[in-house]
Amino acid sequence: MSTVIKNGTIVTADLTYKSDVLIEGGKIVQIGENLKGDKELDATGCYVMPGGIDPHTHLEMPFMGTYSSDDFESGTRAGLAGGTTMVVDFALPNQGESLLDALKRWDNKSTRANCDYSFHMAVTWWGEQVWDDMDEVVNKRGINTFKHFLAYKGALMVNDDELFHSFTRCADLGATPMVHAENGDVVAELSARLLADGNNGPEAHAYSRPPQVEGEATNRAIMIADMAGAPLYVVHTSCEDSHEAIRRARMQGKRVWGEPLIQHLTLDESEYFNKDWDHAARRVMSPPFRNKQHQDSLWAGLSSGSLSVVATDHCAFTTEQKRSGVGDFTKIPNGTGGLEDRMPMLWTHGVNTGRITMNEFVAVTSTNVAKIMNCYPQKGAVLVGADADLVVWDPEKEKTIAAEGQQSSIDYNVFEGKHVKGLPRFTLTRGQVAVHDGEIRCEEGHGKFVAREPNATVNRALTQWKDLTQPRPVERSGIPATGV
Ligand SMILES: NC(=O)NCCC(=O)O
Ligand SMILES: [Zn+2]
Ligand SMILES: [Zn+2]
Repeated sequence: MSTVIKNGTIVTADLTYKSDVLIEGGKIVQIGENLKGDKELDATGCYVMPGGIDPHTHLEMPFMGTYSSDDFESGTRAGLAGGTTMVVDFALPNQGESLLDALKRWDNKSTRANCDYSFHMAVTWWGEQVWDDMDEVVNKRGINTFKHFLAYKGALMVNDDELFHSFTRCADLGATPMVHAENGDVVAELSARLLADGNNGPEAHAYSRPPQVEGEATNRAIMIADMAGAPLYVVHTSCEDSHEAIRRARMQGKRVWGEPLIQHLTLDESEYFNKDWDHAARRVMSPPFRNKQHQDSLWAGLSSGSLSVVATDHCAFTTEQKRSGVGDFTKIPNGTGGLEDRMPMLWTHGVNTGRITMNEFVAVTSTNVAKIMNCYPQKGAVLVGADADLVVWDPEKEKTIAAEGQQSSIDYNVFEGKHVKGLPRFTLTRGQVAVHDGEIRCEEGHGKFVAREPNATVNRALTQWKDLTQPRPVERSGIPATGV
């Protein structure tokens, strides 16, 4: 049974052209004029683009004494509703737990996924077992990215010697380290001082994590990665201080990528000053929302290419869960949702305003992610042979975002009331129509794990350069005898 998408304009990261797309067996089999298929999807007036890839989600994540509310079923359903056809989630080992045991838990949760997915592995502690497991994770389990938290002291945080060991191991294995870059020691100190001064509301969460803690940690991670000979992916880049470090590193030829979130691009710190405790607490995430200058810096980074992808860090907690932090902001579960809204919000605030082009939209929501994560062109492409993960995007379709009727399981939406123009007419996951003109037709369990090989081109280039420039003993003749 074949499907043809007719009368649309294909938009990729570098091309825009009119053509039909024929799909069979979950793959794109032909691109051309006047194609025929068993089933037709009319894309008149629409753009046919690679489905979104969200490189940063936390579905059913155990965190701060609870679990994030969206699991792989509701989370991927939300993604598909908004044009996202693949998510990359983080497997998180407990302290002392083997990476492979953590992976088992994530394998079990992900069987309910409605779209394809992959995993990053987190390094939350260091020891010989982690060093050993990393090899199997990379070479047998199809995971080539390792996440490190420089924040969450006493829980997920790792220190600098652990970071250097793990980055070095990543370099040797051809994997890419990732960092949550905030200085966890300083955050812990500032939090304690704020609480002691009676600052216990959600706004104090933002006060405890100023841009400097992010700028410092980003710089530190970049330098450590450089010394280890590894590339670096910086998650949720929220401010100029961190962006500046990334921009500078890239200008120096370092292989560093920055990932702003749709939340940081479109929501600002004034949300925390809302008189309604619930409103402010629902927006508590790390790093916190910033001011307009930081937002402008992130937008400039997307159009200039110093920032590479837009993610969500989807980690959704209900109002009830957020309320566990009443009287102590450090107990408010950190995280916000965004999977359903990333693509429409970025299109509306990016493409419709002229801040980014349609092709840049495709690059930052899909193609760049697939390239960095090394699953391109299976994903992130409209090419013959690629998976038919596609979104037929209607630039005239509009809605006002509301929690009522959303796919996410939580009881609010941080983008509530925002008007968006640009939404999926159809979303296809490996050729199967999951969204049909606003109607959700997902199939639980349809999603498959996407294995990602190590040694992407960037890793290979870095290894070659490191070999060429490594410290070598100087060959000498006539070395003076000692003790004379
Ligand atoms: N970002 C956030 O506040 N929660 C999810 C965990 C993380 O990415 O730090
Ligand atoms: Zn994080
Ligand atoms: Zn995260």
